[in-house]
Amino acid sequence: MSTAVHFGAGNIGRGFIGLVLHEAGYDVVFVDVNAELIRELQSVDSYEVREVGAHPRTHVVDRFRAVDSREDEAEAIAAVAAADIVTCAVGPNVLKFIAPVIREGLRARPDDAAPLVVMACENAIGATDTLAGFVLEGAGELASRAVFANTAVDRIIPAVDVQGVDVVVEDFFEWSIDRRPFHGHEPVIPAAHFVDDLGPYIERKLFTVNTGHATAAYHGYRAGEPSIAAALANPAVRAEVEAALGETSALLVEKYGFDAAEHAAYVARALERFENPDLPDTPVRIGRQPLRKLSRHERFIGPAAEAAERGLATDALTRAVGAALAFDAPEDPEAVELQGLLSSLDAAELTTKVTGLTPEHPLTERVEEVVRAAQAARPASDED
Ligand SMILES: NC(=O)C1=CN([C@@H]2O[C@H](COP(=O)(O)OP(=O)(O)OC[C@H]3O[C@@H](n4cnc5c(N)ncnc54)[C@H](O)[C@@H]3O)[C@@H](O)[C@H]2O)C=CC1
Ligand SMILES: O=P(O)(O)OC[C@H]1O[C@](O)(CO)[C@@H](O)[C@@H]1O
Repeated sequence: MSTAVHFGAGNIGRGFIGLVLHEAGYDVVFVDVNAELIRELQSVDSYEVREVGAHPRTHVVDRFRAVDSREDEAEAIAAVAAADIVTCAVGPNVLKFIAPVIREGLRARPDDAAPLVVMACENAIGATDTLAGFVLEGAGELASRAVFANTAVDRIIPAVDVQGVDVVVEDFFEWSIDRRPFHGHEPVIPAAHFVDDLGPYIERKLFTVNTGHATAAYHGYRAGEPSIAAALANPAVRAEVEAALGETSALLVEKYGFDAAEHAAYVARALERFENPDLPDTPVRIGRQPLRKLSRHERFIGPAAEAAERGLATDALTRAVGAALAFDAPEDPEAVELQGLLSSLDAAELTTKVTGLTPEHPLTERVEEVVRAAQAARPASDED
């Protein structure tokens, strides 16, 4: 029996990647550091993935086990050593923490074992390359024991409170995997699609689905909307989302030669997905970790910088950056840190530190303007 080890038994782990690998015939080993979640997974023989939307469907995942890598790192390492595939959905900022377990798992593999397939499933460009860097740090000799392939993952899974470990997911998913590293020997995962060039897929997803979702979240949060659906029903917020996606569409169509009508349909589908009435989602979840989302190669500055370099419009994207700067959700550590930076740095310092834009970049002046506006709009407080 083939085995897949998946790091991150959260929404994507259980509701998307773990399910797809299970249905591809793999026994799945979930590895997580959330002891309560692992205990819950260990206490059941199966869990349900409930697709909601126009085509509701329920899947049962029943061939898995769960390992707490904080409690029992040796078992996690042994699982990697015996696995055919390793995947992860832990968050881009967490890759460096799972790398040592994968490294020691590689080291423990029999010398004649087939190379381990390693695929990160994160909302980030080149996430598997980033993971490979951490795994092979000081262990370059292990490189021949693994095949690292970048992927793009797309399924909206809010943290809906369902009982136990069942997951509610949208009735759409897309898992695109770069086939090139496999040299014709890609793993058999029927529901995934292997592509020769992942670039267009990951940028189309990140700069359409993630940019649109996050624009709705930040403008919606600032407008006081309680859900993403309510935000998109707010005409002013919707206009901002459509304008931002108009700018990323112009970039993607020019950069990759996408058919404009086809891409417009992809954008329209994304907006429908955001509005899914069966999938209550919130600005706070979609806007989580604003410092990550405002960073240089992420869903706002990434496309806006390239659009500015091409002389394309960026006003809506920079207005979305302004809305993101007002995201002060107290339960989000990065939102709290961002508010601290807004009060302690001047516009030029904050722009450089948060967005990674150089002072001479064609986008920088416009971003500094929205930073100054955000700083002026902040409520005066004692410590300021
Ligand atoms: N939720 C969604 O709709 C989508 C999420 N993604 C991406 O998937 C990734 C995960 O997102 P979610 O599943 O929503 O998050 P989540 O918070 O539901 O799951 C992340 C899991 O990783 C675990 N984790 C944290 N540190 C760990 C470590 N050192 N070792 C093992 N596990 C660890 C957490 O305990 C948690 O269970 C993120 O990169 C996200 O951007 C991508 C597409 C859609
Ligand atoms: O998971 P991130 O990168 O924090 O982004 C938030 C959301 O963006 C999406 O991937 C798509 O909009 C969501 O499904 C995801 O939860």
